Amino acid sequence: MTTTVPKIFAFHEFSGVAEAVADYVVHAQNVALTEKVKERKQSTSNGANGHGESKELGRVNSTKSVSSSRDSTKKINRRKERRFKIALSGGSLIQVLHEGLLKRTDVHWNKWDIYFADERLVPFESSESNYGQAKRKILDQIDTEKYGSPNVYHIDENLIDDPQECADSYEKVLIKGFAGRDSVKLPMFDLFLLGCAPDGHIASLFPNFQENLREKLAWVVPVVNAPSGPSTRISLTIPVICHSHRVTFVVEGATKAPVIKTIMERPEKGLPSSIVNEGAAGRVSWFVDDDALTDVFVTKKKYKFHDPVELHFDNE
Ligand SMILES: O=C(O)[C@H](O)[C@@H](O)[C@H](O)[C@H](O)COP(=O)(O)O
Repeated sequence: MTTTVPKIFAFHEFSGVAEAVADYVVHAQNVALTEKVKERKQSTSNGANGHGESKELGRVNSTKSVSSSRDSTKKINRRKERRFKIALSGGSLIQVLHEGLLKRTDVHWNKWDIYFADERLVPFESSESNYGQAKRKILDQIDTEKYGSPNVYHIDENLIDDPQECADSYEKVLIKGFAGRDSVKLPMFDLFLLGCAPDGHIASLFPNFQENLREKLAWVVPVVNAPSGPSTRISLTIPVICHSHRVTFVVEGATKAPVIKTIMERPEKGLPSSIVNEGAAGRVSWFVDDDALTDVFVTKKKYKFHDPVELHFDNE
């Protein structure tokens, strides 16, 4: 068992969760998009390690210091465009993002590569489709004239009758997006957003689906006979999730309190959510409302909103 305790941000109200999650997502975006600038600054100043929470960010990219850092930003951007790579789960998370993100003016949507943590194998027009829901509730509502459009990587809808084919095809999409399997053993998302169901499943990794939970090589697995919702699905695997720079759980409502208690107090039960909570230790945060923490004995933290940051890019 790990001794690293995850950060658990607790909120009285659901709306508090949505706003804080949006702020955290934007912060992760800003860190990802300025990483090269940071590295350069750090290499000249003999600074600290690369990714993660960074005080450097505010210093390098605050409105005040933009002009001084712009030259180095330009050189770096010409070399390789940075993208913010995020994985989204389905379920209530989509509504949380809808409420929190769409009203923000500092989301650089045109720099986002959006993937899905899992997908239910139903037509996109179905209310059960994770991509379909994300499209209707978020993607279609972005003011693209102002902010541009993200790249969105979803499953091939033509393959929903063949879970294995669909998983293989989505894995190829990931391989392409993350520079090829030979050069990267695992894709590395800047941010992996997860919900958690009352049974402890995350993405479409269900308790007792041992083969999927033990998968070490595949990035994407087929799921058949899922115990809830659409029975055929595909899911990104535990090693992929745990390899992310940040793994964030967003959970709300009293129906989730028992599972949160199990995850936090009985990790040995080996729920998929516990495996990730342990496996990504040090990079995990939870955004949870008070209802979902009823009778759960954990140290709660107050979420501190980040100062606004203004990013400038060559091509804007
Ligand atoms: O496609 C899926 O089934 C989701 O990705 C799934 O893992 C979801 O995140 C949880 O079931 C929690 O969903 P709720 O937040 O709606 O309870």
